[in-house]
Amino acid sequence: MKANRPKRDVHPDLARERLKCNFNIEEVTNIIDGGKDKTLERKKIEDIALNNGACLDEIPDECLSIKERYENAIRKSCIYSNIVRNEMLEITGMENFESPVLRRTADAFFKDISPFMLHLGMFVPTLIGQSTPEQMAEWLPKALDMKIIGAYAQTELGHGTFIRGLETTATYDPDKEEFVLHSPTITSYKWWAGGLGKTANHCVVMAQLYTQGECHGTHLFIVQIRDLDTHMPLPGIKVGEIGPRMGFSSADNGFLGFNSFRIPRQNMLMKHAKVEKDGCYVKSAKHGKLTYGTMVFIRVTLVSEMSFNLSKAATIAIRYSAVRRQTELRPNEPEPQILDYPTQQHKLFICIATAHAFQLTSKWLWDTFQAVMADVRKGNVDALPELHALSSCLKAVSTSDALSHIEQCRFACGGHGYMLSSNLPFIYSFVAATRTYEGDYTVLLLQTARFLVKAWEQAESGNNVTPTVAYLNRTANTKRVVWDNTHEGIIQSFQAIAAGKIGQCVRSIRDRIKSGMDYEDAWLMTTVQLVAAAEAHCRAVLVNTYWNEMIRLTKSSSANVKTVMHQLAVLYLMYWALEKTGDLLKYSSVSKQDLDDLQRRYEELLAALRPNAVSLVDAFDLRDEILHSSLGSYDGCVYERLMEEAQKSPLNAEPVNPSFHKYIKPLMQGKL
Ligand SMILES: CCCCC/C=C/C(=O)SCCNC(=O)CCNC(=O)[C@H](O)C(C)(C)COP(=O)(O)OP(=O)(O)OC[C@H]1O[C@@H](n2cnc3c(N)ncnc32)[C@H](O)[C@@H]1OP(=O)(O)O
Ligand SMILES: Cc1cc2nc3c(=O)[nH]c(=O)nc-3n(C[C@H](O)[C@H](O)[C@H](O)COP(=O)(O)OP(=O)(O)OC[C@H]3O[C@@H](n4cnc5c(N)ncnc54)[C@H](O)[C@@H]3O)c2cc1C
Repeated sequence: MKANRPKRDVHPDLARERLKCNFNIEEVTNIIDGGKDKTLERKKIEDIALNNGACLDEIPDECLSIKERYENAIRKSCIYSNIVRNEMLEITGMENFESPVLRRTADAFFKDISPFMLHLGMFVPTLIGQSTPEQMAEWLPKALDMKIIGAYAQTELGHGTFIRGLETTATYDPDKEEFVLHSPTITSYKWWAGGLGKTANHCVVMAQLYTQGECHGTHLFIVQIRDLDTHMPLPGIKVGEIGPRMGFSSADNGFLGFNSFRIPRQNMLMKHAKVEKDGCYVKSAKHGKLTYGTMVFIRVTLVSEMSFNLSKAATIAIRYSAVRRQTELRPNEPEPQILDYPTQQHKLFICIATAHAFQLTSKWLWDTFQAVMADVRKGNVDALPELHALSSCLKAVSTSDALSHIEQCRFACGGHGYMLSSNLPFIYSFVAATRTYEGDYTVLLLQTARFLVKAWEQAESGNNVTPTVAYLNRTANTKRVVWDNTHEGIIQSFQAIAAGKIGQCVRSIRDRIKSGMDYEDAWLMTTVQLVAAAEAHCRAVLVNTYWNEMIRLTKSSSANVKTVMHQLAVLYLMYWALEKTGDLLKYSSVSKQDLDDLQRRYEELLAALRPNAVSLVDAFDLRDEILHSSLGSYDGCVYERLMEEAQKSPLNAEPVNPSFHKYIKPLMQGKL
């Protein structure tokens, strides 16, 4: 269904805002996209998606029943997959099936989540990362061609974080050369996998491998769960949807149980370890955690996903703030645009800067990931611990920061931000899930902390450490860094804070051990500090990477683009310095006067960015079809769109609801 929307003139306030712009918007868009050619490619792909049936639903998704919503999502997923398969992959290249551009176009089809998201998002990457060449040849073409549809079933009712505690078993039977999958307890039921409930006919299952009477820990298996023709669950499979949740409403997250269900031996994904026909277990992996590879991959991609979501929320809130007027400043003066309030600028400009910070950092992280994976393919796993530490903390902090900034965007839109038609609640509930899935915030920061404590000990004893913690070699034995209010000074202060906190953790652990605790208890008692230290390390990485990448990418930019990109990066540094004044006072020589100066400069920077605010979000180049927002459309016709969306409420389909005659009238008449 294609809804015809009237074309409207741009709201005069937004038109005026665009006239104030003093930089070349397209240049900034190119930087965000990763180059002019990438922008052209993105636009081409978006045109294909939007011209081929991406549509606004006549009835908003949220007004449908759970069943209708799922069915509508499947309908659109099939149209979308067909376009991806037949047209988009020709442009990106088959190997780039996970391109963020494809992810971006999906938003034109789905306000919520496609039930196919986990197929391309996790099932296919797991096949690529965990299969032998023979297995890849068998499964991958079918998966890419949608001949089979998969999910990633790792988490169970009883365990998500602690993977080694998973209970599903895969026991090898050498007589039949098969694995027997079994769910021994209710807590061993797979739970949460996206697309598993009703859509997938296959899934990757993580299970404890038993062969020759011995358990070899968790391994991955590819399992057909439904008949390809009738779609009925196969005998021995119990599968269903887990029920309504905060977001992901059309993603049919599922449960799955096995009753002695048999799969061929070849269905164990055997890139890193295998079971021979006779049941002999052979491990080829040089690192014990290579089976966790899909999770590392997704954590890496989530940083750019957070940039995308934040850019959507910022676009909505800033365009709305330019047309919304509220409260006379002085009697008989026109009410100002709410974007003129410095408090509003404080809530919103950091969202633009953070979207840039995450986007630029995500490209750097992606390159790091590719380089480490190339080494791993050659048998060198030395850089894996650093990649794990880096991807863990960046996933944790980017999802957490994006979530709180998106909430600020909603606050910035007052009551209208609470409307589903603003799209802010959808963006928020989607990002809320990212803080938990692929590794909970606290748990991942504690993984980074393990790495940091080891790095600290190395630096303390004078050994060189790996690049992302190289600052420890400079700062591990320094007490307080000298405050300097330049960008270099602020970056060094963040490194000093991180080093100071890691050092404090090490001392706390040692003190606790000295007082009689064993290492595990000393670590446990220190975990509140360890999480804070890992967060501080991540902030040091973020400010440093954002700054360096911004300088590198604007080398050949025009003067005004350089200025505005520079202003955003400085804003990011100052915002976080002011958020962390307690830490600065503890770990640098900053004075009260320095902090007052920093606050004043921050406020001046908000004012300097104000004229370019709307154009900076225009530079994200998010088409209305992707934004899905009554508050954020390019024309700024907010009130007309809110009213238009309200008319679509099923409650407005009839002037009097039958419940009036059934309940209210009898109540009014005392007849109930
Ligand atoms: C399109 C996207 C949609 C996504 C929808 C959502 C999908 C999902 O959520 S799928 C399920 C994702 N689940 C998780 O992310 C679970 C989180 N838990 C874990 O990742 C792990 O269990 C753990 C890291 C928290 C702990 O694992 P465990 O096996 O217990 O390991 P240890 O704590 O004993 O650590 C041993 C050693 O290994 C290092 N390590 C752990 N993971 C990795 C890794 N991926 N790569 C490299 N190294 C890893 C760990 O740091 C330890 O090192 P040492 O300190 O040197 O001993
Ligand atoms: C929308 C959504 C989609 C998902 N999709 C999938 C999917 O497709 N496939 C799949 O397999 N899984 C999926 N998951 C599951 C997800 O990966 C897990 O929920 C996540 O890893 C967290 O694990 P948990 O639920 O066991 O939380 P828990 O580990 O039980 O966490 C509960 C609390 O305990 C704390 N905690 C736990 N362990 C520790 C520790 N060692 N130290 C300190 N604190 C700790 C946590 O910080 C948290 O505050 C999805 C989840 C959601 C919400």
